[in-house]
Amino acid sequence: MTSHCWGYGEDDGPSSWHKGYPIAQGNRQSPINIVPSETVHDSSLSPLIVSYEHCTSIGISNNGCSVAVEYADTEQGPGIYRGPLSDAYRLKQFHFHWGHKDWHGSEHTVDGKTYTSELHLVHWNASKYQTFREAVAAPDGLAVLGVFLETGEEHQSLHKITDALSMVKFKGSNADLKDFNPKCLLPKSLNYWTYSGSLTTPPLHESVTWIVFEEPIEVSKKQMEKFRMLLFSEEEEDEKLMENNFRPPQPLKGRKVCASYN
Ligand SMILES: CCCCCCc1ccc(S(N)(=O)=O)cc1
Ligand SMILES: [Zn+2]
Repeated sequence: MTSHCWGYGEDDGPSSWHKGYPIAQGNRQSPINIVPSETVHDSSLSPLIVSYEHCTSIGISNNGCSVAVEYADTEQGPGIYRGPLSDAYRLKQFHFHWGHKDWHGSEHTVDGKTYTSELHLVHWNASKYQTFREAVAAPDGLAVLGVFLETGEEHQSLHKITDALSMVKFKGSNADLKDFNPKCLLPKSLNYWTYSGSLTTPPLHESVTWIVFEEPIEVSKKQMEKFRMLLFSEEEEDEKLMENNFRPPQPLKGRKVCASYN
């Protein structure tokens, strides 16, 4: 997610991305507004299996559009399978999108409701492709888990991430973050909605099987405030607060959204 000439501001934001990335107006763009009453319950959808035991997190970095925790691409790497997936997908990184106030910041919405933030756990199809870069442009290349964050009680495990944010304040900065198992960031219930979509930032490749959990996790206002002290800008540049780094919902274009539960 290196930001070349796109961003979230007035003139380089989501409404202008189509100029550099025409696929922005494609037929399977993300995020979308999820309307539960219009989802199809697909009884063939098995529960998603999440196995993050062997988690070698490499570090945490500010890439100028979000803050991401990267994972090593090792063979026995952590991953997900079953659910809507026909192959095993390996965890590459996770990152967040958030607003400048608690009432908005998520990318997907549910019946028009926005959440304070949205966590994306990005996986690539290691059964079919050799590398993440090869998978990122393939129609079945990626699977991203979406977790809504809403403000409430402090999250007991998120502090390992928020405590590290002060070390990655500037674009291009990174810090160590060892053995972080992101399973602790998933909600209790793994009920999910799933649909075919895209990356929500340029290059907007239509390569993502989205799996969005219905149940949000709770984080405190103080924990959210730590995300809002991050910067889009580099150390020597004028300070630009990293906030509102979310793309609004895109046209469904006739796609079906399946629910894993009744
Ligand atoms: C050619 C390299 C492309 C790297 C694309 C990295 C990326 C991963 C996930 C998401 S998101 N927000 O849909 O989860 C956006 C971008
Ligand atoms: Zn994302």
